[in-house]
Amino acid sequence: MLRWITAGESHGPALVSMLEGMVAGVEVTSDDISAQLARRRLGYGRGARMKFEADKVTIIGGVRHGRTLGGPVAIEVGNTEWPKWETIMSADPVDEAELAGQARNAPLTRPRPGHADYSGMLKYGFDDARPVLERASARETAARVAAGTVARQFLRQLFGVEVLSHVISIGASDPYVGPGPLAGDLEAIDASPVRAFDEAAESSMIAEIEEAKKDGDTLGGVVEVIVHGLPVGLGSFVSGADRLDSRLAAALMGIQAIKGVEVGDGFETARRRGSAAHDEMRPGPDGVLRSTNRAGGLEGGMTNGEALRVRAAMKPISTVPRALSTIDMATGEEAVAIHQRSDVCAVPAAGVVAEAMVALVVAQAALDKFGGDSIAETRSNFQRYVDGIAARPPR
Ligand SMILES: Cc1cc2nc3c(=O)[nH]c(=O)nc-3n(C[C@H](O)[C@H](O)[C@H](O)COP(=O)(O)O)c2cc1C
Ligand SMILES: C=C(O[C@@H]1CC(C(=O)O)=C[C@@H](OP(=O)(O)O)[C@H]1O)C(=O)O
Repeated sequence: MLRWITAGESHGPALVSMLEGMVAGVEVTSDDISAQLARRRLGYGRGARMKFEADKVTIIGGVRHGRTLGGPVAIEVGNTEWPKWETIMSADPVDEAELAGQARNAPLTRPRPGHADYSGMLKYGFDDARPVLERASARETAARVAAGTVARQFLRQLFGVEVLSHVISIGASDPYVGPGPLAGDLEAIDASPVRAFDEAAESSMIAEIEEAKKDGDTLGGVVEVIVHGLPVGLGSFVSGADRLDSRLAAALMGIQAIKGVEVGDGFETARRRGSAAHDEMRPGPDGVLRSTNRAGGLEGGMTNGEALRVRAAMKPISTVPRALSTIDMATGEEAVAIHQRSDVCAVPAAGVVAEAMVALVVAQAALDKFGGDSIAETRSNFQRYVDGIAARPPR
């Protein structure tokens, strides 16, 4: 089974991701990974760190001459901030006197409501939020995007599909309504400072960010991930853990700050009658035709041949410049929460991270279904399945 794991801290020397179970022969290069990482850094409303830090990619194992070898793929994403943190984040013991001289190392004892600080300090027995926030930080999503690039290359080369996303809304902006983007629209979406598909939605989002920034506040929002062209039958109804919708929900909820996931029309579907909630079918020249896709391409935990469409809701950034009330964990007194620097809004970046998670989960489901040790073998298994389906009605 395709599995992934990441390691590393926000201000450590590097993040590392490991992807195990990927077939041999998938074309992927450091430049492909860097290009995806660059997309994750885009977005109006991100903090200062995005401007001066670069993502330095090194493929450590599992790839040779631009193709996967079938073994675990290990990717390092260097933190170029590291020189400033070398002592504070040193893995090996450091001289206490040297540490005491570092202003940055002052213990963080005022947990930010909404971040991992408070529960993490109690759970892991720290007097300082530093060791918690270092790993809780969404810097880690760079490693996910790196692993996700291999999955997305695999899906491109197996099915010819593109995993794309766009931002539906930021804060209380007017949400995008209309037909979802196609694969060819991804470049235009990336060119939008908020990764919006529509100019009206874009200006409403930018206005929201401007207002929040002025007020010393932060924002969340909603992103949508779409994959056109997937075959019928990825995932399964046979058990909860095999359902593709449950795997997608878990993967998306696993992204920092994601608090809700919708499949297709999601919560809106719950308000409709059955006659207006489902996607009726009729025979067409190339198989089944449907005029709606309210289900988001998933029925019974399986892809149904329509576009896969999932949404994720991100809560506002919890490092709020305008002071939030908290408790000083060193004294038990009332205090204001830690704030040094932060993103005002990271929803556009969260969309790119959501694409990576969807790519990983869909690649996992594709490998569960079609197996193989090389992409050529997976492709021929897939082709046999497609031929079998094509022989069935409606024809
Ligand atoms: C791409 C991205 C960037 C983020 N940037 C920040 C940030 O600059 N400051 C912050 O406090 N939280 C940021 N977050 C959110 C925190 O990582 C998140 O709120 C924290 O882990 C607690 O969220 P949880 O309750 O979902 O775990 C970001 C999240 C994402 C996905
Ligand atoms: C570094 C990234 O995101 C970081 C995510 C993050 C958080 O708390 O999640 C807090 C900020 O880090 P810092 O507190 O060091 O400024 C963001 O910049 C990144 O996405 O590459």
